Amino acid sequence: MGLLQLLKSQFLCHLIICYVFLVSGLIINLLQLCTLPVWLVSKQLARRINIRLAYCISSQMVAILEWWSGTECTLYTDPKSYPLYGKENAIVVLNHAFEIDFLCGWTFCERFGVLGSSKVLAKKQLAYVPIIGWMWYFLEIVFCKRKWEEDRRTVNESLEKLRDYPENFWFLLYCEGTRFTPKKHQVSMQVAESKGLSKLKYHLLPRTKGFWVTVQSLRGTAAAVYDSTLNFRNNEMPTLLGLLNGKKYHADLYVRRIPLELIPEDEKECAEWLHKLYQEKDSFQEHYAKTGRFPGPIMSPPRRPWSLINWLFWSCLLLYPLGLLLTQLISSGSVFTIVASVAVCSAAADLTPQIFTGSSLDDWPD
Ligand SMILES: CC/C=C\C/C=C\C/C=C\C/C=C\C/C=C\C/C=C\CCC(=O)SCCNC(=O)CCNC(=O)[C@H](O)C(C)(C)COP(=O)(O)OP(=O)(O)OC[C@H]1O[C@@H](n2cnc3c(N)ncnc32)[C@H](O)[C@@H]1OP(=O)(O)O
Ligand SMILES: CCCCCCCC/C=C\CCCCCCCC(=O)OC[C@@H](O)COP(=O)(O)O
Repeated sequence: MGLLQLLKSQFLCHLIICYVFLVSGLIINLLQLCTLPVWLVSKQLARRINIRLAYCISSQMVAILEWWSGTECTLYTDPKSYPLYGKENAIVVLNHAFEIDFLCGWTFCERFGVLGSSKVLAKKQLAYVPIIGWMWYFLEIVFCKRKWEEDRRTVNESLEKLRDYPENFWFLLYCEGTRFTPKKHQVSMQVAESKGLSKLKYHLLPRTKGFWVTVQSLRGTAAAVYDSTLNFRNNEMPTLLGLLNGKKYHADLYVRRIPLELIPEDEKECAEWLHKLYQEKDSFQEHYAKTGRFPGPIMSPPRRPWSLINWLFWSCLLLYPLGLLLTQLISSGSVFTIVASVAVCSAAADLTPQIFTGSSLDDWPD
């Protein structure tokens, strides 16, 4: 193990990274709160400010993936569609099997210049997660309770509000509704069987209602659906903790641009269309399992310096006062203060793995 790799695996480094993320995140949440009066004067200006503030938070996580871990992201796509990415609103349909799939999504958003404005249909519980959840409130993220009777109206209303959004955005939809596990897959395939639907090997049965309401609500606003299929080289199952330890992964993303006009308006036909799409996605994963690559040419966008610059800016800003505090702490000579500080750090040490495994996020009660 090289010296740099050894440094990246040190707990002290992780603590410093978390400190910068948490403190900058809370400062940005506070700044977002201060934009509330601006909404009353100019909604579009408030939205543009919030897009930039959100970028300051999400790009820190992207920087961990791109610059700290050096993870590579390869895009397989049609060269004719490539120039449109980032230049239009789109609905992104992505498989949900990896702990860091959202972060790979964010990384592509960053490379195509839509990170600050990107959106997702997220479970309601995530709205209460400090920093990310609070940031999402100001980004007009769409939340669902996974109770169709309620979601039907609220999801539609939230999406309608995005019609006059001032910047291009990608709206991410995990149609599987939950992250893939062998157990969930088994149950899902029983449902498929009972409904007379073809079985899937690499995906859960897609939930069709959210997709239908999204497509209908964003007609005239979004130009296309980006059917996106993600996998990692060497059968790796990457984790946030792995990234933090500086482990380098290699993500492959296959994207097909499907104009929105090609998607049926009728609910039943739209559901059938989505089931067929997932059959195709399954065949792409089969191709990947056999050949180690997706079909089609590679058109990888390079990483940009902005996520690193933003991260260095917040680190410099926040590590200076921390350094001053530590100097004062040590020079105070108070045993009680030093012991209390060590106790706080130990508590943080216990919590960090839980945050990074993401298990605490998935296990929130419904
Ligand atoms: C160029 C580069 C391109 C791309 C780059 C990639 C991406 C970048 C883009 C953007 C990034 C932006 C942000 C990312 C950041 C973070 C994201 C993080 C987290 C979010 C993750 C989540 O929160 S996922 C969970 C929430 N989302 C969803 O659930 C969406 C899918 N769900 C739906 O659509 C649902 O329909 C619903 C939520 C709208 C309503 O749910 P409900 O359960 O009430 O209704 P359903 O119709 O779905 O369910 C009832 C029917 O389902 C049948 N059933 C029962 N059991 C199962 C089962 N196990 N599997 C399948 N189906 C089942 C049941 O029989 C009912 O059937 P009926 O026939 O009676 O309808
Ligand atoms: C600069 C780096 C510092 C990093 C510190 C960041 C710690 C991480 C904090 C917040 C990340 C929040 C990202 C939210 C995305 C979580 C994905 C998720 O939770 O998907 C839920 C989905 O599966 C469905 O779940 P279940 O069906 O309920 O199971």
